[in-house]
Amino acid sequence: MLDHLINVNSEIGKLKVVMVHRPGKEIENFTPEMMHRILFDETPDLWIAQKEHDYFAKVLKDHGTKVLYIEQLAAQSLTSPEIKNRFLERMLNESGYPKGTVHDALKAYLFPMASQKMINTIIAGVRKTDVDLKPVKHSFDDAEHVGYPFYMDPMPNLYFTRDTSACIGNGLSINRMTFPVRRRESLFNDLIIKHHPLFKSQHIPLWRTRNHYHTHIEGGDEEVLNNHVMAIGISQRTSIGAIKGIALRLFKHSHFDTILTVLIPHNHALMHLDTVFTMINYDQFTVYPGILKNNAISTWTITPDGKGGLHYQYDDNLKRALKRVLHLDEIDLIMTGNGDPIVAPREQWNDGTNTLAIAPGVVVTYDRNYVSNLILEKHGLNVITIPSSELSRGRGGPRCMSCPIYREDLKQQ
Ligand SMILES: NC(=O)NCCC[C@H](N)C(=O)O
Repeated sequence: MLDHLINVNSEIGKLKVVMVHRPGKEIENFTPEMMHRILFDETPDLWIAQKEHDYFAKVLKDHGTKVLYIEQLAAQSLTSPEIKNRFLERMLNESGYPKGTVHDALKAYLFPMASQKMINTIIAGVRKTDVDLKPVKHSFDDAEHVGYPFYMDPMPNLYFTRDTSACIGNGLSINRMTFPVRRRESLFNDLIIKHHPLFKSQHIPLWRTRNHYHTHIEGGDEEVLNNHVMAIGISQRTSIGAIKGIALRLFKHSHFDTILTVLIPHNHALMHLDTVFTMINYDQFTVYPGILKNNAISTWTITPDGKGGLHYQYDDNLKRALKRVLHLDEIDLIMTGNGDPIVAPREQWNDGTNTLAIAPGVVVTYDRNYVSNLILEKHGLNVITIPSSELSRGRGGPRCMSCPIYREDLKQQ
């Protein structure tokens, strides 16, 4: 049915195929002490989170979107014992066990499992008590980790499928994540793109791979505004070096010729551009007012300099910069929480700015952000709400929980 498997030339074109992850045991397989490191602020109720996520998936399906699950795609990609072996070796290596007795015990535990069980077990995390390995008393090698319950940490952030990769045009950026706790997640994206029967024969251009050790970018900062313009956040998770790298590749090998970069505060609550700014219609955006100081924010528009390098244009007015790059006379910036100094930060904290457009002017949002939702409706948006008491505890909203793979191209670009 589709000319390309991957086709994302906007943030708002009708969403036809999306990749998500249904939260599993990993979101309850941690202690409060681990929370800060694993980028959670609370311990969610798994059963309710799953019900909420199923509702989210149903909303998408009811609106004509094919919903793919990353955990299933990953298992389906293990099409031979060699591929399974290679994948497991990489996973063990990046979990801290390139070789040795723990490596061997984990391999003996995981490899014989059926593919789906192995993937689910890796995502959920492997506790020391799961594995048949007697600890060596007073072992020097283990001294550092005595008392720590896991051999392999859980991956509770995997349901934010937005971040580990980003589909841009007909290609993909596979991301090296900033914090160690999320780094192994993109091994699944790498596996799927190389070995899943649907993807492997497609010659999908990779705008960026995960083999970058000094620069990083995450999908929450990568927004495709139209078929030649992107917005990228300069954030806690996305560095200048990564933006330059992806800009050079896109300008050389794709139809993208403009990147509007936006400098946002580097902190946990505003970790990605899409926690403070999303596109929801041809000329409408959500914005968290806390990022604007006297209405100003630093932006640089990057374009090719005509000599194989990059040209930067600074502007401290977001609206003006958007109008210029999108060739629009007017832009409607809709303030989270209607700009109220108490409501806006509260609703932003629960991802009131993080909307997922499933068609121009049609957005999925969390129901708890009722002030922001009402203001979106007043601005003419069709707002579809989903329950969010537990999903929101991981600090991500509907955009974060979705990796669009195919959007219908817009008639007007
Ligand atoms: N795009 C997004 O903003 N994703 C949300 C990621 C939340 C997750 N707990 C993290 O800190 O990475």
